[in-house]
Amino acid sequence: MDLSECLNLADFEERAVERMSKMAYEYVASGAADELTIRWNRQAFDAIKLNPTVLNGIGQPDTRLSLFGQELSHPILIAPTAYHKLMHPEGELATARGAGAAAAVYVVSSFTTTPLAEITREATQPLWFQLYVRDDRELTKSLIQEAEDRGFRALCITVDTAVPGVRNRQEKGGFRLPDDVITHHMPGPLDEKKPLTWKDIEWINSFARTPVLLKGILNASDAEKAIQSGASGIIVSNHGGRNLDTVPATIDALPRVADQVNQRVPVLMDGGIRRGTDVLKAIALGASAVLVGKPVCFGLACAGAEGVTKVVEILRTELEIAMILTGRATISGIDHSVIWK
Ligand SMILES: Cc1cc2nc3c(=O)[nH]c(=O)nc-3n(C[C@H](O)[C@H](O)[C@H](O)COP(=O)(O)O)c2cc1C
Ligand SMILES: CC(C)CC(=O)C(=O)O
Repeated sequence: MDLSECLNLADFEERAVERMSKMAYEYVASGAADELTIRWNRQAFDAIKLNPTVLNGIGQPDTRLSLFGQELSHPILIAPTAYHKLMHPEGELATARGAGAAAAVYVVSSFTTTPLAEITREATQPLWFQLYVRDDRELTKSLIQEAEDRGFRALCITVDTAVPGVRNRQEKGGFRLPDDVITHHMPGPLDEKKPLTWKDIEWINSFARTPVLLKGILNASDAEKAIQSGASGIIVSNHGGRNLDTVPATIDALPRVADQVNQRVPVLMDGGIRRGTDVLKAIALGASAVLVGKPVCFGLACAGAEGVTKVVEILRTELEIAMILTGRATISGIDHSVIWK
């Protein structure tokens, strides 16, 4: 399709609806239960106003940052999302190519429909791995080791999905994986009998060779436990509003977590990032970097690798414009004072 029609992230979703099966679209777009949290993720960003600075002499802002010793060109990461072959026939290979062209870290889901070995061959930018801990802890351990051996540079353990949420809309959409869409590294859907606990996090930390981030923390007390259990980083996330409905927007939860963490480890966030100004707001409120989920899925559905690249590039360009207009030459210069109080 003609990508010049897509000027912002909403344009991708509008076009993706027409190109995806109803089942796949509903899977990606839907949230849990009454979808209040998914709505709040957006409304909370919209309610935050920015404080501009004029005549600040900033021409080209510098979006680079260093995270876990990795040098990144910008703070926009691709969130882990499952089943990319539902969205595009080239699946995760297209995502990896698209991420490479946009200089973005791609966090590959445990529910990838392409084997890790093939994704690493395609990638030109750092890959991180998202982990679902399964009842079979030995399988979990060997999956972590495989990802590390293949050069994945960080491990994001998803901790907010002890059970998947009440996904009425996904179910009504008739969600079902086609027979030729295979999750090579996951033995069937999540249906765990042996719940993940803080002890498991300590266990994983005892042998992990890459930084371990916990994805899905929303409050200060869990953030503190994450640090005490040895986590190298925290991702403030409500799973894009897909798990527990009526938990707060992530941009509302972020400042509390950031306060508690007090710079001991990097805090990242996801949920509702649709504009460069959202990236700026998240950084101002304590995030080192952000992840983007649904818009990347829609970019992939619209135009494979090129769609993924363009989604990230639009956000990056919008972030640069927001940095110029708020007078921030660097990412570390984005602080609370960009928010209108
Ligand atoms: C289609 C889809 C699949 C997802 N699959 C996973 C997954 O496999 N593992 C995971 O940790 N999070 C998963 N998530 C959650 C995302 O990583 C992320 O937290 C969320 O999408 C961010 O919100 P946003 O979509 O508003 O950007 C998924 C989200 C979507 C939309
Ligand atoms: C296999 C699913 C649990 C993947 C996921 O995290 C999601 O759909 O939100």
